[in-house]
Amino acid sequence: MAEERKRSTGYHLGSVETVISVDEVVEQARAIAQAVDQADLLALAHNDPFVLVEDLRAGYGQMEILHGINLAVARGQSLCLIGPNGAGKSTVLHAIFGFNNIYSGRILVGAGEKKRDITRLSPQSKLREAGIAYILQDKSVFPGMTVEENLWMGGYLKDSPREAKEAAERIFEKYPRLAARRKHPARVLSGGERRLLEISRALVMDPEILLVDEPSIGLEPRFIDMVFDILDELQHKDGKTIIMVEQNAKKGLEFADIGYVMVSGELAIAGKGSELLENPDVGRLFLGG
Ligand SMILES: Nc1ncnc2c1ncn2[C@@H]1O[C@H](COP(=O)(O)OP(=O)(O)OP(=O)(O)O)[C@@H](O)[C@H]1O
Repeated sequence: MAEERKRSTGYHLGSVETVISVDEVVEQARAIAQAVDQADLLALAHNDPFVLVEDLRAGYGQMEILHGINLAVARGQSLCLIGPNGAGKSTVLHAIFGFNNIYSGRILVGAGEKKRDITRLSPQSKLREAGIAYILQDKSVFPGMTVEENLWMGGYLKDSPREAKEAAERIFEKYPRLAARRKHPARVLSGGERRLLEISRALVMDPEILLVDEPSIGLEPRFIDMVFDILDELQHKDGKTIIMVEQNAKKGLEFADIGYVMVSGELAIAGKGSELLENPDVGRLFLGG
């Protein structure tokens, strides 16, 4: 009986099955939003945003999925979106990168006078001109191509193949683990190595902003830690700004400076990742206890 209810109304929240209904999630998330102190909502992000999304309404075709999203992240910060399946988390990344329809609102990127409205740019221009890269969910490598060929593909927007190859060499210096596999077809890589290749392929264009969709999906636990270590280094050593969607809510909030909880196409709660992790209501609803 309980099983049946779980299937009919339940959500898969991160790695946790719950038996609460959609309406309950929305109602409780709103209540938490009022309780969480948002005054310091990311003072840094809001005082000096590097990526600023303002009142964004977006979706697929005529179907509006995001109903007025606001978010901000400072240069070199990380932000993680969590929430139930279907909340619209990946749609936020798609909208920032230009994969879907934006009906209203703005996306601004850059600091100070270099701030620029990129709302209507194509994904290619976002990658080339605005320094934004989108790292796909699982299974995006070309399995029949070698590791180095996959990296060269990441440089398809470079001015010449030579530049793409030079950039690939810099990646091999950074990640000797990939270099050791350069002539191997990507299909023989382990799950963790494949994820590293997916991230590296995005790095070939040397983006400043990484949109990372579900970095832990489909990975064994030991590889999940490895991938978060790689992202940690990209943020804290290389200064990348990271906006991430993560189904493993605990892992995502542990990693990110800023956490946003999304429900039904709206942002329900925002706060520092560490604060959200400690909030008992967020824990009960989204972290399984
Ligand atoms: N390409 C698409 N075309 C039409 N509808 C889509 C498309 N991609 C997603 N949707 C719809 O948009 C809504 C939000 O999906 P989205 O993938 O953004 O949610 P999510 O919060 O990332 O969920 P999940 O954790 O399951 O990935 C869903 O109802 C989904 O069916």
